[in-house]
Amino acid sequence: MRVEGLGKTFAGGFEALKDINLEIRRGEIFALLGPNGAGKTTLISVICGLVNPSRGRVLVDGYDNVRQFREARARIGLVPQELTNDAFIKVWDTVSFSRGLFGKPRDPAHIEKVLRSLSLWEKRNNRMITLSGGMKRRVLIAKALAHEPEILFLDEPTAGVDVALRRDMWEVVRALRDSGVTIILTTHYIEEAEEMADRIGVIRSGELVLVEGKQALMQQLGRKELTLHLRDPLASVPERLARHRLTLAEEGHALVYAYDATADEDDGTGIAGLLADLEAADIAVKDLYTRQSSLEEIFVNLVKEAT
Ligand SMILES: Nc1ncnc2c1ncn2[C@@H]1O[C@H](COP(=O)(O)OP(=O)(O)OP(=O)(O)O)[C@@H](O)[C@H]1O
Repeated sequence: MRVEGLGKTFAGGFEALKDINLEIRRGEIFALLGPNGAGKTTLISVICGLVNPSRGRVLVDGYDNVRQFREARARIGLVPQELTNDAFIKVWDTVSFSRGLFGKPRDPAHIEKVLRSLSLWEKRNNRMITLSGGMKRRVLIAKALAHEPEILFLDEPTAGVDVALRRDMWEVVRALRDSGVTIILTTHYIEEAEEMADRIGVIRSGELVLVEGKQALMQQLGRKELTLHLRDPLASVPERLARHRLTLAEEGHALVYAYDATADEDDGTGIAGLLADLEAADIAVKDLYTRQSSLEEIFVNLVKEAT
């Protein structure tokens, strides 16, 4: 799917999307992150054909989503942010009806497969009102999958969902990806993006400020830090250790070493070199631990930088 030069100015002049360019690869999980009001839902709505773009275009599998909207929409499933279900309709009927909306012929075998994959089969004859919140959310996913889309949008799929159910949802989404569906999700939970996504896009005030592979992002921006707790406190960093980027912490009781886990250590400034130099300097280490920046820290820094 390609988004080219997409812009949206709402009536009243508010510019919610500014020149968005994005390519989503077949079969990936792409997470769109951004603070409240950044434009995530607007972007999804434009791609899905619910909001008209002011500028630019969207190609879904090569089909323009305005000029060839039937072809484009048939390839897309959308799980909206809000629970939108008719309380008295049965699960089976609501999911089957969705398929009909896309002009697809009845296919009970497909509906059964979808309901089973979401653990809703036992509930197929239940009215929506009798389901728990988590089950209702899964019905929304089933509805979005009823017409066999190739691309599934999940707008904050786990908002307000408890931890156990969130993990279940992640399993469901991964299984969908493994079955060949391309997934685009928006989330406020960095943990969710860190856990699920192959690539991450960060949107802020209508601009896509970054698109990057998750691993690459964490490697580029994720610094590692090694903290060494010393047996005897130091007054300053000894001369022999000057070539390592060390800072003294905890009133001389700890040395903190910031490093890039992926960097070349051939010049002896890596961890192995540091430990050898510590021994040579006769500095006894009581304990040590490492920590790596999480995606959350990276994200917070990014949003700050862009301010
Ligand atoms: N129909 C509309 N008319 C005018 N402004 C709108 C309309 N819909 C959305 N906006 C504005 O566009 C901006 C982006 O909204 P959007 O819902 O896309 O944000 P979001 O990133 O999805 O936020 P959240 O994380 O809170 O769901 C907001 O400032 C919002 O007020």
